[in-house]
Amino acid sequence: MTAAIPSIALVGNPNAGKSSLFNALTGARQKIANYPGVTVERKAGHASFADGRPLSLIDLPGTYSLTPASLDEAVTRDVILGRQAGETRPDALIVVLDAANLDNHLCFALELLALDLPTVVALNMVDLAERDGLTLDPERLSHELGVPVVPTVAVRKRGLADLLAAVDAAIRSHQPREAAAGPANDSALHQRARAIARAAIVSETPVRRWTQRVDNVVLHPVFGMIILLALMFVMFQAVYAWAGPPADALEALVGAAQAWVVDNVPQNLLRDLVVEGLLAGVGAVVVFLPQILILFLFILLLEASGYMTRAAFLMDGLMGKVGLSGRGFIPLLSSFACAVPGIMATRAIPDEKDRLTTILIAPLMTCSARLPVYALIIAAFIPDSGVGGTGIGLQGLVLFGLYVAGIVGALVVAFALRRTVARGTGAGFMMEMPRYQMPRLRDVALGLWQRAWIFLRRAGTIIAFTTVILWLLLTFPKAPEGQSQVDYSIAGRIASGLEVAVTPIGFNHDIALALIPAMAAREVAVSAMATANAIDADGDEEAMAQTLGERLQGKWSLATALAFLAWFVFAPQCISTIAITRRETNGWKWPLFMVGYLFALAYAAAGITYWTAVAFGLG
Ligand SMILES: Nc1nc2c(ncn2[C@@H]2O[C@H](COP(=O)(O)OP(=O)(O)OP(=O)(O)O)[C@@H](O)[C@H]2O)c(=O)[nH]1
Ligand SMILES: [Mg+2]
Repeated sequence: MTAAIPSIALVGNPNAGKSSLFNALTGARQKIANYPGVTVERKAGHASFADGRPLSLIDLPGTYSLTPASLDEAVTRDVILGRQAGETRPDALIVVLDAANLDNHLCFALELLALDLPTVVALNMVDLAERDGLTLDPERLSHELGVPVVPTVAVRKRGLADLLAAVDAAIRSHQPREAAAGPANDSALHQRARAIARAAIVSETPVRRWTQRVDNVVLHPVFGMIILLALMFVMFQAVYAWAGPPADALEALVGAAQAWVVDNVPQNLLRDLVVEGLLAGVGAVVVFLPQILILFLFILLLEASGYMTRAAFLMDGLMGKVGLSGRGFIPLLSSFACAVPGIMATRAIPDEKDRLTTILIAPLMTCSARLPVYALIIAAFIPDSGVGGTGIGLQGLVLFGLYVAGIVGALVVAFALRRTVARGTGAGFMMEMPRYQMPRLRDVALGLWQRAWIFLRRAGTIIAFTTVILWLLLTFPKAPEGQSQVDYSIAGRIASGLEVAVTPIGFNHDIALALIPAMAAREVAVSAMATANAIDADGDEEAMAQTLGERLQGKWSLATALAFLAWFVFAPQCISTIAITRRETNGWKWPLFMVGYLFALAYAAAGITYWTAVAFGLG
């Protein structure tokens, strides 16, 4: 023994439960600092053996092997080997293994055992293994590894006394071996690990074996990613492939209602308000209900089947690379419905800067309010055809691209923020993988119903309200005979002012008019254009018979349409998001920063898209 107080290091793969064990063993007796010269957390604490003798514990970052791939891992290795400045070589190791992941975790454990320090294995998370139908034999494992194995449940403080007793005994009885006999190479190591893991299994239910096999593919860094992308891809294809008939039916319904009012109510201001503002404007948004429901049907099914947590696990690595923590996944995922609850959910992120970064990028996740805008423009400007005769719908592909653009944008921004205003690094976190199961029809139906209700309530409140205000601003003052009512109106004149600023990125008067009211809610961009078009078409039979998409098609270039889509990927067109950011960050600084950077990105993205498209002759 090198010190009066033995020092013991907790080592193992990421998420094995080292920190949980460390916390359970040391309680409040811990100190967190950085290793000298590096920004890797050094967590040290005190505990005592059963007879009261003290020991000191070090919690190390998770590592996959002794060949370091990152700074965290380099520090872990240096500490274990006694090369880390300011740290003496530990007197013993507690190798923490996730019982449910034995074959993976045993690889590193075998490497550690070859170091020939006094070692005890904590077979952690046995509760989860049992829940999933896996029973292990610690004795057998101990026999195979040649060191004591103690089953533990760190979060329930189970097995801690046995663990410390085993450590004590291991330090006392340790006899250095002649030569460490570790497996010769990587593949031999894996094989040996797998063989030991198999030997240690007492029983495994078929469900667990099956789950394990599926997970081996679904959680694979390459195949898993391909599957995730493929699922997303299919989802967006379906949005277009399936929404057609119901969307057409809804559109016809809105059209019929308009015609009925026009035929049966004498012309007056109120009738115009109803026809142009409510039916044309709000109706133009409501027709996208089928698309929204198809999207959420997929999300609900993926969630209920147990796949979503796997997707989170896959993304966790990527998020860590840009400095986000895995805890940000759920807030960001819910931001696909709406950034407001997403931003509120960031409260679960303990690190302030980490949380701030997650808040600042949440609006880049494509919320469902963008869908009507995307869907309108895509339906009008992207041909409804297969890509190169493959049967892959081009429209769905573009929609997929817009979602991906938001995600990639968010990752890039997070990367930049974590190196500047919100400096810090990411940290993985561990999620318990739920069982795979058949989604229950009732739950999915209920989820869809809730989504539909949220959407329709928005249409009936904020969207209707904003559209009515806009209708007023578009209707007054009355234009003299022969002049365009839209151009002459208050809203039209404000739009003309704004148009100057957005012409360089290819935007026209229609878009300029929609941008300001769309701050209330993104869908208003659609209702605003529909209302303006209805007012514009007033009396013109042919124009009135056209859908909004057809009208836009006749007026906009493809370059403008694409620029408008690019704008909506980034633009913070949502007052609620800005307000919630103010509330959650206690001040105006960060919401203003967010609005500033997002508008700047939106402007740049729209401009680049427009001029690139023009260069390709699409202007
Ligand atoms: N059910 C159960 N959960 C556990 C157990 N031990 C740890 N956990 C959970 O597993 C997750 C990861 O635990 P940590 O202690 O952070 O793992 P770690 O090994 O320190 O991870 P890194 O520091 O990232 O390498 C946490 O959410 C814990 O609550 C256990 O025995 N049973
Ligand atoms: Mg830890």
